[in-house]
Amino acid sequence: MGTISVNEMKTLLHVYFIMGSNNCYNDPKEVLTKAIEGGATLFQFREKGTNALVGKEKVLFAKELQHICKQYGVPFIVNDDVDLAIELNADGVHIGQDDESAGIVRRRIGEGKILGVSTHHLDEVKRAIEQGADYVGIGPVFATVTKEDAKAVRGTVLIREVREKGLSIPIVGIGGITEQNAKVVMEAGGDGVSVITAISQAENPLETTKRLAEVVFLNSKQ
Ligand SMILES: Cc1ncsc1CCOP(=O)(O)O
Ligand SMILES: C=C1C=NC(C)=NC1=N
Ligand SMILES: [Mg+2]
Repeated sequence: MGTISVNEMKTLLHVYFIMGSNNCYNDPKEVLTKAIEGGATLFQFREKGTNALVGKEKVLFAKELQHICKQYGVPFIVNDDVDLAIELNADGVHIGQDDESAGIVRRRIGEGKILGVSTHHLDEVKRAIEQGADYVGIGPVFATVTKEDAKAVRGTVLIREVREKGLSIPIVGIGGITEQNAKVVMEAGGDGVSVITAISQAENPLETTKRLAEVVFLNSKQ
């Protein structure tokens, strides 16, 4: 655990928008602004997959989105790229099982930054907690087309398992989440939902985020 409290982390996870340049048809800066105005509580810059930006273009794009987050006071998290997170003095990083170990990343970013880890099984959750994660992402909960190498869809089995073991680690569900199914994630014991397509490709990102936030708050356990 870093210095952020469990309760503060759980609040930030309520509506966790994740996006990269290849997730949007419209201007990503516009989409991010609307998502935040609609109630997004945390943002993750996730620039990967087909046609993802690299090098200087990626850094400049990240800085543009970080600037928007700063204007609204929404923490800015960088996916995978720990060097970029440190270069930008981002508010935290999110890493997967195939990235550097959480223990090493925690030492590199320091205690004051947010560290999130993707997990797919109980042992991965326990290891993430031991190595200093502030939250875990659990998914894919529902079918997703966004992550090209997504693991098997597991529904809310692991979320329930973690809570049945009495582990209070902040949990965000991910994978195919929409306003129609977000309730399921919260009822299983999730603290929030992370979403790419449902917001980044929404007709009206502000209204969609607002509706998603309503579902999350109505079903929040705290
Ligand atoms: C990054 C990631 N990890 C598991 S599923 C997924 C993609 C989620 O995207 P979407 O919300 O569009 O299904
Ligand atoms: C794979 C992921 C799982 N969970 C979260 C929150 N972000 C990710 N990029
Ligand atoms: Mg990764």
